[in-house]
Amino acid sequence: MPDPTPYDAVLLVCFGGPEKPEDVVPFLENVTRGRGIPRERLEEVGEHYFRFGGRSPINDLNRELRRAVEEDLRGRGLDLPVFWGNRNWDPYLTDTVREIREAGHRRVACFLTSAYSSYSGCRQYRENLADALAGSDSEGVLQLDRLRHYFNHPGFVEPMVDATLTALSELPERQRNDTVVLFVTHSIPDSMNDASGRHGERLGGAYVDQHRSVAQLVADRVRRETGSRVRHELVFCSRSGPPQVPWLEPDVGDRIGELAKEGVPAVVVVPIGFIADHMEVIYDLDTEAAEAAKEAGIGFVRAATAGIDPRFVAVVGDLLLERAAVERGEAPERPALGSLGPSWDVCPAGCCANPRAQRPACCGSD
Ligand SMILES: CC1=C(CCC(=O)O)c2cc3nc(cc4[nH]c(cc5[nH]c(cc1n2)c(C)c5CCC(=O)O)c(CCC(=O)O)c4C)C(CCC(=O)O)=C3C
Ligand SMILES: [Fe+2]
Repeated sequence: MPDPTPYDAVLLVCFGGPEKPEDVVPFLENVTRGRGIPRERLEEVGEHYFRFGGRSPINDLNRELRRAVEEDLRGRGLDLPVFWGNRNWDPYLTDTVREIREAGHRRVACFLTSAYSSYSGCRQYRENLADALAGSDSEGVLQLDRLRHYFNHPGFVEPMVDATLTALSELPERQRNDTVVLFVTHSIPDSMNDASGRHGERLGGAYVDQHRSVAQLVADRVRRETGSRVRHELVFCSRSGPPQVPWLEPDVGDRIGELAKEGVPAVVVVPIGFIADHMEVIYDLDTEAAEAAKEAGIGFVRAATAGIDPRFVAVVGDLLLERAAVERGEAPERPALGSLGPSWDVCPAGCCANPRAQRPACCGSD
């Protein structure tokens, strides 16, 4: 029987989303408080949610993930409860952390539903955890440990390899060799990338480096398994913020237009930046980018996200057991594909620094 000691609970740490039309504006206010996002952008993003009845898919996806992780743990003889809390919508992390403390748990393994290093996907969640401890009177009683980044964990990469192969197989055979695989992630400000994570001895740039590594891994495997010579690129979606601030480019829709002009017959769009079919995926890719492809007269297939693929679900339990062993002073195997190696358990000082203000954060050495 695997040993989860010292952990007695798991917490899924998520972004959250609206569930009905009345939620949309207050949700957007939560997300963008103090962020300097232009009014027009907010109205535009509000429309994306209203188009889907005011309901984001994200909370239902996280409910499914929670159920699947619990089942996976049970299957291994681990009877730890799996809790779920959000940054921006009900159930809020502060309420969940209070519930965890009141249930008598003391040491919690936290799984962030963001696979990469950035302020949005890492340190901001660590700040949310510090706020939740303080806001629920749990400081000094409960210890929250963040499980390491899993962008290069085989359980995250393998489902993306299969999804890319499946997407390619949906295109007419004569187009496959000349198809371009566009790996897509959320755009962030250049300054946020410059401050993200750690790469070797150097702080910063990890967001793009990690995505490039995943894109290369998946593309190499796809070329090997199909014997085709498909090209691949990393592109971005969901740019926000004022136009004068530089964000990561190129935009997926712009790139699709350019590739069509070059005579590329089709693109496969692989959302490596998202673990499930979030609003960015169903709106920015399935709606907007698909439309761009149609207008440009180029084939378009969007590959599936990891979702509740059993290999991805198992990553939570695998990382929990790995970290538990580390905390007991053992040296477990730490699976990681590609050249970046397994990510750190505890974020180094300055990792994913907040460009605006320094705030208390859990799970780091600062
Ligand atoms: C890196 C990254 C991830 C991936 C990592 C992670 O998962 O955390 C992510 C995820 C998500 N982003 C989401 C939604 C939004 N993000 C926004 C705004 C922003 N995102 C940013 C970055 C990221 N975002 C940034 C730098 C901003 C600018 C404001 C700021 O500096 O914070 C806005 C405001 C409007 C707009 O400007 O678009 C919304 C509504 C949803 C929910 C989707 C659903 O409902 O299914 C999810 C999972
Ligand atoms: Fe970090």
